[in-house]
Amino acid sequence: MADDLKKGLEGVLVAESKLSSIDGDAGRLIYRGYSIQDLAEGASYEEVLYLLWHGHLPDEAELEEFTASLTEEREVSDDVLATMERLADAGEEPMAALRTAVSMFSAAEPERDADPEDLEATLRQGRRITAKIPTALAAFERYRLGEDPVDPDSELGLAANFLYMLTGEQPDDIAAETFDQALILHADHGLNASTFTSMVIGSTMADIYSAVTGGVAALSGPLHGGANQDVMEVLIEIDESDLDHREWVEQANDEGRRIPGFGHRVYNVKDPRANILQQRSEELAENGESKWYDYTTTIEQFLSEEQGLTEHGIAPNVDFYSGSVYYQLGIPIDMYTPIFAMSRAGGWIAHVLEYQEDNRLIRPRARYTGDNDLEFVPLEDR
Ligand SMILES: CC(=O)SCCNC(=O)CCNC(=O)[C@H](O)C(C)(C)COP(=O)(O)OP(=O)(O)OC[C@H]1O[C@@H](n2cnc3c(N)ncnc32)[C@H](O)[C@@H]1OP(=O)(O)O
Ligand SMILES: O=C([O-])CC(=O)C(=O)O
Repeated sequence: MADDLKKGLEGVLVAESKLSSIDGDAGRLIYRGYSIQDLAEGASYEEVLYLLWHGHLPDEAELEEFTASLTEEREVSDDVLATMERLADAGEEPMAALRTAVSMFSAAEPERDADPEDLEATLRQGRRITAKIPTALAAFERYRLGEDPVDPDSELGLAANFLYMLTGEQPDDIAAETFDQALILHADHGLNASTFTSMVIGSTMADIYSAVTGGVAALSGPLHGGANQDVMEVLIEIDESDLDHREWVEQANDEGRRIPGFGHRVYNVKDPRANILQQRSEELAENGESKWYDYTTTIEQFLSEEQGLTEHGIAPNVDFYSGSVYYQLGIPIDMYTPIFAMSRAGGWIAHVLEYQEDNRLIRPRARYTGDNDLEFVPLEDR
């Protein structure tokens, strides 16, 4: 057995997958053969979910049936709502509330006793989780505001319905389309840390609720999904500082501070999703406040051209422009990472199912660097 140490599993192939492919040098991302640009422009999040879960783009009848099956699973139990209210009152973080909610959903799962090897049942469970996440998240936000949750609107698609449940108002077309596009862009990305976490859990043949709960936990960290919130917090810090935004970044860079939203384990160039989100941010800026778009583009230009970060393969990732897009849509900053989870749940479920089709327990090794042959001393003699 090879004893090469691959810290962080960097570059290690551990599975075959037909779900998504990333060309980190060309800045290209595809889901099941379709470019992310084409999907973002032409599809809805529901179509992308169908593509990931069923292997092909749905025709009209398939999409109608699939959308209806998601829509009818949106409601969450009174127990979940009561827990969201308690957590909101206790000042819990939305990402932690979501982690709790997903874990709780299983209590109301009608197929709770399904055989773990019945992958059709697992997919139906995954569909229920995906349909319920927006409802639990929006309810948490409403409770935080001291308001009652808003019931899901079955006339609205997943993206528009989430914005509606969050604010109690029907979103305009631009907001609904932008949000739908953001969900598409975040749905899958190879074996990123949260997807791999879900796969490790799934490889033990644990249920999909456990796998998605683990995915939420892994996504929350600032090196992964948590960076989208950090980006917006940095933009606000810049706005409130006495320094001009270029000076602020220069100082942060000199201090060796990492700029959230920059750098990626797989991309050596700008993330293609960042280009699409940048465009959306520009469009939103044209109709509203432009300073956030100005800050992000100037920071990107400065870090790329003057500080040469791009030459070292450190370019904007998906989180760099999503933060300002969500901010421009009026979404609270600490909901950005849960929103990422709301979308990525589709990818986690797809990868767990794909892996379980030909399952092998994931169990790597560590090189032992501890002591050997120590003499045991009984407690009373230590
Ligand atoms: C959805 C997502 O998960 S996308 C990623 C979201 N995370 C962030 O945006 C957080 C900021 N970025 C980072 O911390 C990193 O780029 C990561 C964690 C995403 C990728 O990390 P790794 O592949 O492990 O790269 P690593 O941390 O080894 O960085 C390589 C070099 O680039 C530098 N670097 C990486 N990211 C940044 C950054 N954001 N700002 C400044 N320098 C950076 C590192 O200091 C390191 O330099 P060195 O070789 O001189 O020490
Ligand atoms: O792929 C990764 O390492 C991080 C990730 O989830 C993404 O960029 O969407």
